[in-house]
Amino acid sequence: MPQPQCSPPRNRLAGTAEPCGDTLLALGQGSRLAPAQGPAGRGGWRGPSAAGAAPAQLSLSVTLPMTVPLGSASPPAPRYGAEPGRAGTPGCPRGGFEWGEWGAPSCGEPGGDCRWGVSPPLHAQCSQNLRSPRMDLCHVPATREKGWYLALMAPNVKGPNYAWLDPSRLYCHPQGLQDCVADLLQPFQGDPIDMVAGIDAMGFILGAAAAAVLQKGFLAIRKAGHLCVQTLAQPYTDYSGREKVMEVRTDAVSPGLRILLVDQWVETGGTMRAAIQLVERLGGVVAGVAAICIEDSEGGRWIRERYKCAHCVPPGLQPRFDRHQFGWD
Ligand SMILES: O=P(O)(O)OC[C@H]1O[C@H](OP(=O)(O)OP(=O)(O)O)[C@H](O)[C@@H]1O
Ligand SMILES: Nc1ncnc2[nH]cnc12
Repeated sequence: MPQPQCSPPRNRLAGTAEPCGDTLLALGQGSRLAPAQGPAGRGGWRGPSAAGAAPAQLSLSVTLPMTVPLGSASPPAPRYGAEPGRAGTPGCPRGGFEWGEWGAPSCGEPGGDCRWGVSPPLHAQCSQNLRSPRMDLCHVPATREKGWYLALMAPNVKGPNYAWLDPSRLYCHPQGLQDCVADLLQPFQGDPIDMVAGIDAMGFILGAAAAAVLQKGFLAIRKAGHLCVQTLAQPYTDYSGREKVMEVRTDAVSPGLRILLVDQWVETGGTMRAAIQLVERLGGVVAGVAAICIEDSEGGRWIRERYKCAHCVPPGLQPRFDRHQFGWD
């Protein structure tokens, strides 16, 4: 039987500095771009300025993969539980990580000849690659160090009413998604976890995937107004500066139940903190907090200091994410 082909192998804009806009398909009444001035609390956006000023109308959008890679890469053995640690990339002069595809920090340590701690020629290559922070959705690097798939994420091209980055493109990559979930679970190997909870909306993807790996149930922590059953509500403020409310059903968490909380990203920490409060108000125990990135914000530190945490960001790259830099300078 013929294998599905993975072609064309590259995003047509790969190698350019041009933001190509991941959300290419919009269904509904059209999506006008957001006002250039976001509400208080924003300010992380570093993309091109948004055109248009009308509020967005209701619409659906998808991240449009450039190719359909299913079956195109032979999947290596799952890493969860299989690797005691991560070796540095062979040949890396400092024995650390080399992320050639993206130009992320080569050795994962500060200092050196450039801010990435790599040699000038490598730095030039890094800078070039950072301008096109996309890997195609078929490519699987030979060495899959922690966070290699972060290069698949896509920067905001729509303006300050959106998060500064959209990690969800990495979920389109079969190996990227699998390795991301494995990295999120790695610190919790051997820990007692009774249930995984994911935060609305993108936290559902990673949370449900993690629950499937752990063979545990999945609890949806939802933005208010959707659950038609008895709920507990928790107000919070997130990176947008807006006041919001999170809800959880009251019939799933029994006292002492150990819950791993999963979300896509922690920026100010407001969202995750609300989820923590919900779990604890129900008598549950937060067994851990997992997100692709936990930014070094006041709220992020609050979480890190109190709960066991997992994330996918190598140390050398964390400061860049804290500054909301993703291939723009
Ligand atoms: O740390 P904070 O400042 O609270 O921000 C983090 C939250 O913001 C994002 O979700 P968002 O509400 O944008 O929506 P989505 O998950 O539906 O994309 C992200 O996935 C977290 O849930
Ligand atoms: N999806 C996301 N990516 C990056 N930063 C965020 N802050 C809040 N949500 C985010």
